Amino acid sequence: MEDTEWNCYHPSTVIGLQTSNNVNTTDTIKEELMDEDKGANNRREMTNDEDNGRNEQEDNDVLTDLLDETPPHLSHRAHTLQKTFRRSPKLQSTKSFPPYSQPIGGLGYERDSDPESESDYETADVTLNSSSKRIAQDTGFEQPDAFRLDTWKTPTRCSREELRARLKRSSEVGIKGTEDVTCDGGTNVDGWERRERWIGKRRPKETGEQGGGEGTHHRRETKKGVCDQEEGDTNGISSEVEEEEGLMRRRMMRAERKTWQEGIKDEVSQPHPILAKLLHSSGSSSSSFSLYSAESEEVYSEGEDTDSRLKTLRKCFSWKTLKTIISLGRSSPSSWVQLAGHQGNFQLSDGGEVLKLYSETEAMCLDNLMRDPLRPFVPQYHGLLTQGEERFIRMEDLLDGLTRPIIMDCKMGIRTYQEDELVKCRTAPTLRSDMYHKMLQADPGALSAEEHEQRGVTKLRYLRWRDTTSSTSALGFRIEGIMMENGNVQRDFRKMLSLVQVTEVLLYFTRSRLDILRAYHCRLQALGDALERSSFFSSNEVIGSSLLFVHDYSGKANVWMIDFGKTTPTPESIRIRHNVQWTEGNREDGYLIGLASLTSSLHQAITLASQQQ
Ligand SMILES: O=P(O)(O)O[C@H]1[C@H](O)[C@@H](OP(=O)(O)O)[C@H](OP(=O)(O)O)[C@@H](OP(=O)(O)O)[C@H]1O
Ligand SMILES: Nc1ncnc2c1ncn2[C@@H]1O[C@H](COP(=O)(O)OP(=O)(O)O)[C@@H](O)[C@H]1O
Repeated sequence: MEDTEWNCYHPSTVIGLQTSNNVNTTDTIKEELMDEDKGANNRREMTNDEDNGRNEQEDNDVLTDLLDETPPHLSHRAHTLQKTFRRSPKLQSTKSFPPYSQPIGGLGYERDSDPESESDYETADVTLNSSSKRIAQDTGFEQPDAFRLDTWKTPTRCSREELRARLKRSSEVGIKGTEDVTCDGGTNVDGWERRERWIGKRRPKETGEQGGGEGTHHRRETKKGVCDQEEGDTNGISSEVEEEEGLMRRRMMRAERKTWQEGIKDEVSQPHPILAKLLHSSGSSSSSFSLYSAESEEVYSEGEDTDSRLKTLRKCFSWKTLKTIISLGRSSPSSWVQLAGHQGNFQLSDGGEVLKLYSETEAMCLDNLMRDPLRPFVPQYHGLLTQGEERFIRMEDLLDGLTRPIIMDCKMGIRTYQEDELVKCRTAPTLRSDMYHKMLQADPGALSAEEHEQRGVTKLRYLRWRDTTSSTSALGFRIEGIMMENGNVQRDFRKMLSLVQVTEVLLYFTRSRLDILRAYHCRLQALGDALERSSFFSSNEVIGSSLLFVHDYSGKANVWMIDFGKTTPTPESIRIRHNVQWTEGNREDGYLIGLASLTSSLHQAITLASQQQ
């Protein structure tokens, strides 16, 4: 029927560099690329007089605002400034996790938006679809411009030739890759073929232009490490032209993402009104530009209240410091976003790979998955990287190729704790005050008198509480977070307990776009097929793993399996079915229960969206 007609997933189709007939070369994009061309070392310097003049003016404005105002809380402008001060997250081996209302991290949002930069965008060929309008009418909310599809702007792009020329120049000054690569032997598997990254219909403009020899899609640029050399061969991405195109595409996307960030920086962080109604939550749970962002913790000390943070800000930032920080912020090369998970676990390599703090369990899983039918559904694993004393898993950036990505993280399964946790709890229970405080903040009534007295709960108690008070136990998955195209992050989905509520969230997340919904639905069905064939799946207990839904305005969409930190092999004697209830010892995770719920919710969303159109 509708879904089967939607022929959206062609693993054999090769998608290439997407260029547009009406591409406009803008000064902004040129500047970005020129900046990149200056090389990593030069990035930290302002080399151009004109830039200096303009930046000084902007910096002056920011400083004046800061010094003149004495608000009881940080103003919107100060928020913007704070974003300007953001530095790339430092890697920490400790795992800390902010409460639901806080964002995790990302390496982007470096700059203030410039209202005039509007001229650097061309209006996207998307209009607010009628279903979104209908929802807005039904709920009685007027959609703010920031959430309207017809106000989306698409950044203009450099022509292919121009990028090629720039690339040539940049390669003359040298592009830093990951050089100190160590690679475990099992990483390289035969036939790492190019694969389809995006499902769903392309906008005709893009599809039309992919033709001919330009239809090759590349995942990443060539680097110098052993692993890269081998991967280059096995991937079949060996010709110079192909490498060059891959590099160009990556750089173009970075430039686009940066341009996008400029456009969204000044938007006020607030939840979408429809979602806010659904969640019964205030704007405070929307957090992309929150004072308490992961990045802000690097600037302010813990426990400082807003007032004193402002004072500290004034005291600490001399004019010189301010200028330096702004210039550092400007030159950060990437906009990778971490929606959920452990703060400080991720970095982005210069080559655009996602580096995740090493975990033997996860590395082993990814390695095995490269030889499994599930391989097209997980980020490509590129081996390990050792940097000083730290070790990372190198994997494909699943946001690569997306402009203004819209992301949803769904944690799969009917439980998020391993059976070991029960054993630990019985044999050596440890009280966690951080988890007690998270519970206290969310629902003080959920804590017993004893727990209040102890001011601590065991991890098992906390994780169980999370599972039973979210849709995890009932539906087999929960939404961990959503980031919309304006960078707005929503993480408080604890009240999304029923399929109907989840469907509402899906409609919001996709703005009721049928092409996106169908693409997701189709991908989930394909995933279901692959899971059936997967020996990895039948022999592993999959706990705490997520499905990462990613799409953008152009209609690119995909779903990926991520996070295998708590996925462990089961003994031969236990074969997990993944679709039955858990009892201690059977190791069942309920992954397929979650997949069925999600698929069904997407189906509902498609039906509703079709009716509304
Ligand atoms: O999401 P919230 O409610 O904050 O709780 C988190 C998640 O359950 C993490 O699981 P996951 O990794 O599946 O997201 C878990 O990490 P692990 O169980 O992986 O360690 C954290 O435990 P601690 O890392 O012990 O804090 C716990 O604090
Ligand atoms: N390969 C990837 N590409 C893009 N984003 C990723 C990738 N892996 C993880 N992320 C981002 O990081 C977040 C946390 O990832 P996850 O692996 O679940 O971390 P943790 O193990 O700390 O829970 C995800 O929600 C997603 O936003």
